[in-house]
Amino acid sequence: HMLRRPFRRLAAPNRNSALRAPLMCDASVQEKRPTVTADVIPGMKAMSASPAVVREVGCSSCEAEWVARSKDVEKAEAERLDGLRNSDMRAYVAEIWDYAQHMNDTQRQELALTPDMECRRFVIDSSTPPTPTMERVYNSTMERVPYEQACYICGPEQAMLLRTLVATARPRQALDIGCFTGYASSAILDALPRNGHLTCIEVEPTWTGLASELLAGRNVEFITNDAMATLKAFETEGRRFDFISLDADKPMHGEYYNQSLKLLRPGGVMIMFGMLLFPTVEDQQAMEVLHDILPSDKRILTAQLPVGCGIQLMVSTADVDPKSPPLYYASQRADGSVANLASEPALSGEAAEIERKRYELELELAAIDRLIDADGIPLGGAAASGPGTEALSSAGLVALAAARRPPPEDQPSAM
Ligand SMILES: C[S@@+](CC[C@H](N)C(=O)[O-])C[C@H]1O[C@@H](n2cnc3c(N)ncnc32)[C@H](O)[C@@H]1O
Repeated sequence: HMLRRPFRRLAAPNRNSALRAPLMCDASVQEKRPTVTADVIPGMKAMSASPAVVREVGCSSCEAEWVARSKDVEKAEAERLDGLRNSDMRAYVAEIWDYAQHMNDTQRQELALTPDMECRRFVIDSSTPPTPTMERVYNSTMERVPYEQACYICGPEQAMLLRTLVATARPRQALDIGCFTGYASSAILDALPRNGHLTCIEVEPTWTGLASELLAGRNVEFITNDAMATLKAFETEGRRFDFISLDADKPMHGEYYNQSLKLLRPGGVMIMFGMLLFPTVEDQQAMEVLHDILPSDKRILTAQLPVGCGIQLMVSTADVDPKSPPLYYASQRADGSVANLASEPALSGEAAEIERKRYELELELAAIDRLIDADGIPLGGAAASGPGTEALSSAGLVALAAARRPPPEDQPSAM
């Protein structure tokens, strides 16, 4: 039934590395990118082409409206192919032959992933059921956002996976880039440790408006701004995250990935959505560059999970690969002012070594924090302040170590 899906055909992309877009943010490269938009289903515009709309509570379901419409499209295509087979078998075979010849890697993957509803239901039913919050965010999006945009929500099976990964990583500070109406965010929140905090970035105020309505009262902050500008500001402010979920405008994912890696603690987890299914040609080209680059990027360990639109699971190797040591930057200048890390040169020599140690200490503090949280001891985290938290600062740890050292008179006297 794949043939009934009238999505745009693409020539197989040239995998010559000279054609790869560089990963660093470069405005001139951005301009040269093609701005083709594929009609995945005729009449369905790319998300950015439709105005963001949230309907009133209780309006007739946008999802039901769309399902009826897409069924009409499927039916028309099935009838066209049946008609062609009956009237001109040669043309019918030629069309199928031509289709198979022009399938590229992505379409082959899509063929492999074409949703088998029974299997998908089984996968969802084999996962811990969604909480009422997750259900509310998903259903409200489907009911109140026109389906052309609502369908950009991540699949329930992806949300279950995300929630389980968060429960494994136990992050103190989590970041959701491109949060849309907050469905993936609700999955992260449901697995976050009690003292954990989630920051969400989304460029479209209509979506952050709905997300903050649906997740009111939870430990989450919504930032309505462009992702790149926000990630750069975080770097300058010295903000760090233990878990990052990336699901925004795919042509920028390479740049977001690079920038997010600077914010990820050593050993931190990053996941990227949209690795295998692409609504536009632009998205496909950008993600295929990442297919080539991520497996050999020494800054991460990674594996791809063919769940939903495809998830890349990455763990920062910043503290485990001596052959490609991470670069360290001063977060403060000698005069005490806050350094602009984006334009600062990397540290070298003793200064880099001190910064590396500080970074490692931060990692250990985050681990201690998670352990304390898992044991249910009501102490704040490395990111928190107030009574009881001083032992979790690096100065506090030094003080603790000093306090535990036996007093001088108990030490054996030097001979
Ligand atoms: C595929 S949707 C994310 C779906 C979301 N993860 C969920 O589970 O519901 C991508 C989102 O990225 C947002 N986006 C696009 N360009 C952006 C940018 N430059 N900065 C921040 N967000 C952006 C879009 O508005 C959209 O809401």
